[in-house]
Amino acid sequence: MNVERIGCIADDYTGATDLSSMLVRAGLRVVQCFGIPEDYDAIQFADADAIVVSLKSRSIAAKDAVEESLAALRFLQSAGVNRFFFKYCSTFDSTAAGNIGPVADAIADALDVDTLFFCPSFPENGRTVYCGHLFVNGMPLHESGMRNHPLNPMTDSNLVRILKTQSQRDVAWLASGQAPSTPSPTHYIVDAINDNDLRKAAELAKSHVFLTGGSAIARYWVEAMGLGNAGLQASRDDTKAVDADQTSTSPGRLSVILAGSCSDATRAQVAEFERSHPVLHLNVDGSQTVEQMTSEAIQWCAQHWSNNADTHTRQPVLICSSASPASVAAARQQLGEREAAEFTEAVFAAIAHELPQHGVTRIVVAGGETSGAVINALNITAVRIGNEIAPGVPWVTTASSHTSSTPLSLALKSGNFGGPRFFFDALETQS
Ligand SMILES: Nc1ncnc2c1ncn2[C@@H]1O[C@H](COP(=O)(O)OP(=O)(O)OP(=O)(O)O)[C@@H](O)[C@H]1O
Ligand SMILES: O=C(O)[C@@H](O)C(=O)CO
Repeated sequence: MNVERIGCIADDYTGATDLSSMLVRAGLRVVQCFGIPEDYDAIQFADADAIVVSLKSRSIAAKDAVEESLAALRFLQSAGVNRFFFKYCSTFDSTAAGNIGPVADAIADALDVDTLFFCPSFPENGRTVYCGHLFVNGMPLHESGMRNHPLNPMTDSNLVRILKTQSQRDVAWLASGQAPSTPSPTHYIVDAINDNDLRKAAELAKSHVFLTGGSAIARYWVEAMGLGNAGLQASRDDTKAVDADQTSTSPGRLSVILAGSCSDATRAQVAEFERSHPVLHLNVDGSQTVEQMTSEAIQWCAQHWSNNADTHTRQPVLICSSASPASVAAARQQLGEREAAEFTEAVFAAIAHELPQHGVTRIVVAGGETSGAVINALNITAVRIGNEIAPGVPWVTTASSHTSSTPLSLALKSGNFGGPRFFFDALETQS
């Protein structure tokens, strides 16, 4: 097959930047869009080897997730894509009704694909799959912090069992390096406990038109097709231009961190940052409206910056709603499950909307849903991928926005990614 372009559909925004950074690592030029691009001409797709469409479809109704994903597929087909990747979380985040199974079924049907691999494993970030069971840093998924997730708690580690409840197709387990043998159409949960297993899975899938998984397999799939560094660099002499395209420099810009993730990793990162920097904790307890909470947060930022007229040397601050499982449970009980999340996302959206007017040009966001709310509030429609801060978390810079022509840099961090000093690492990395 003549491979011209890889097209990816990601079910959340941080997952999409994670995927984009892995494709950049493989040597591809990547354009990442938020939502399905309406104005094709405004976004510089022409030189892209891969287009990543970021959806916010992980926790919505399965029917809507399928509809949006199929619309993204049609867009990618119209953009000349002939290999497709569906990116979901390396912890297989799902609601009771999906959405991994229904979306994968629908795309496989549309592309007339029988054999489909599911490969969430991301060993570099501690997520491995063995005998069809998912482990997070060696701990079964259902015993990890994911059991307390505010939107999609993961209470089963057996991915074959989970996918069977979501999909219309047969689901089987594939040991590392084993070729599929069951009659099609079948979905295979593919074991991978290290990067070598991922390479073997990618080799088996290199002729597949459609693959699903976390970001790590995507990189090896691209390489197995001969499109990675080895293939592309051999056939191009413009790789230096690719690198220059993908990064821009930006020391000393005013930065704000917004953390809506309640994951163990993010809470530890907030605690570490709070040892030396100002942190505002938002209380999701129904005592304030979105407008009141937003206005107080912006005033709090302004107070911290009021003594310093030079935006370049103003201190970065952090605003978070990150809370313990008990506090999150109390908020959900008090406001309603969806309502608590929607309220918190609305506050982060409103705060983010205000920040550029205060000279902020770098925003670090922790949490996929939170990132979705922030990107949408800023009307950002496409980004270019910059330097990687931690595995799966790059800086990205606006390539297209409905409202602003001033480039804004963002780091969209998946809840559980990054070490305890991630926020410092982000601030110290050129965006
Ligand atoms: N204190 C809180 N009480 C209730 N809900 C909260 C609270 N803080 C955040 N939330 C909500 O919890 C959800 C957290 O999801 P989000 O995707 O942002 O983080 P995450 O799941 O840890 O990250 P990722 O999806 O990247 O793994 C959001 O909808 C957010 O609004
Ligand atoms: O795969 C992952 O873990 C992340 O990219 C993600 O999707 C978290 O939301």
